[in-house]
Amino acid sequence: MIEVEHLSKIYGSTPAIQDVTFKVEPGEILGFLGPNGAGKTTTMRILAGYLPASSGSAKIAQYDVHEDSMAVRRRIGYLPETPPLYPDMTVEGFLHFVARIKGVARKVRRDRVNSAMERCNLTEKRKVLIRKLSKGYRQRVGIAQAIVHDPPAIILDEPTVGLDPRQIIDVRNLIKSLAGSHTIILSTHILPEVSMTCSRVAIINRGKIVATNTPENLVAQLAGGSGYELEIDGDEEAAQQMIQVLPGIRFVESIANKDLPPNRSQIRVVSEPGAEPGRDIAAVLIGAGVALYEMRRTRANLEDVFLELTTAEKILPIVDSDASESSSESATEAEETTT
Ligand SMILES: Nc1ncnc2c1ncn2[C@@H]1O[C@H](COP(=O)(O)OP(=O)(O)OP(=O)(O)O)[C@@H](O)[C@H]1O
Repeated sequence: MIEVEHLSKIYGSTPAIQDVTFKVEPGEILGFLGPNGAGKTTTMRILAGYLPASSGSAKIAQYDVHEDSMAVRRRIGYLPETPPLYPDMTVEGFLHFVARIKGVARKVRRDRVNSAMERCNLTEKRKVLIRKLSKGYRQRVGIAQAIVHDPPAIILDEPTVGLDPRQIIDVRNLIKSLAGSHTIILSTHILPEVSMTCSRVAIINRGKIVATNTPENLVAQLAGGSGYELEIDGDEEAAQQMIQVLPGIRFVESIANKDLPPNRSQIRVVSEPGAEPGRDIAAVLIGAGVALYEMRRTRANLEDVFLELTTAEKILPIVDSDASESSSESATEAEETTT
């Protein structure tokens, strides 16, 4: 439904995104996750047809966002970071206006507006002026304007920024309810947003896609923090050496903890993905007469993966078949549209 290939954008001499490649399958919610300045808004604006790419291509429902921009605009709903609302219109009046400019036929317009208001829980606010709405309700109006023409694809740029915790839950539930019947790409810098809302995640860092997969697979593939934490009484260096040579061990390190009693030490053991060296670790230590006071399993989570990928300089080889593998030098300068 959404296909992005080798997309790059250079502002003057600053590359904002480089060789970005990913796909979003029909009915899926893809989380486009990255720290501030990673290139999320730039990518969303190119997909929505508001900004030309310097090179590469993006297609929505097989229409090229640059060459067939009118066909694309009929097929997407776009919620920018700041929704374009008219404060002096009522909710209903505004949605009618948007439906008209998006080409919804007159005879179905009322139904489409009613349905968008229902989906976004706005029916009771239909006669309220937009300027009198809370931020959470305004965000719902922003989403309603993105879906009023029933587009197959929806692009949401940081849809929960600035909302209170209750409003965040409501907006996330609304987004989840749109999946299946719509294909959604949601940009965010908030990790829980991805775990709670999205079926797949593309992580972008410094303009490059560094991983694409389901949140679970990303954790399983990278699993940077999976392993064990041990507390022992005995020769720590010897213990580390014994553990290091066991099969399935990635690395062993000391954990600094000044609150431990004398002679005690803590050790972190990070295992290879899929390895289960726990039994061997316990056996080798106890066999050598080391007192094992504690042995705790640790598991990586999406936060570990995100931190590892967005603080590492290199792209880790964990992208799935949808994602980019290398960067391109092919970007050329292009000016921003004024739409
Ligand atoms: N109009 C512009 N002119 C020059 N540089 C820009 C422009 N817009 C964005 N950039 C730069 O491009 C890079 C990517 O910006 P972008 O807004 O796409 O990131 P983002 O991931 O959406 O960040 P945030 O989460 O902070 O909104 C940043 O380095 C930014 O400073």
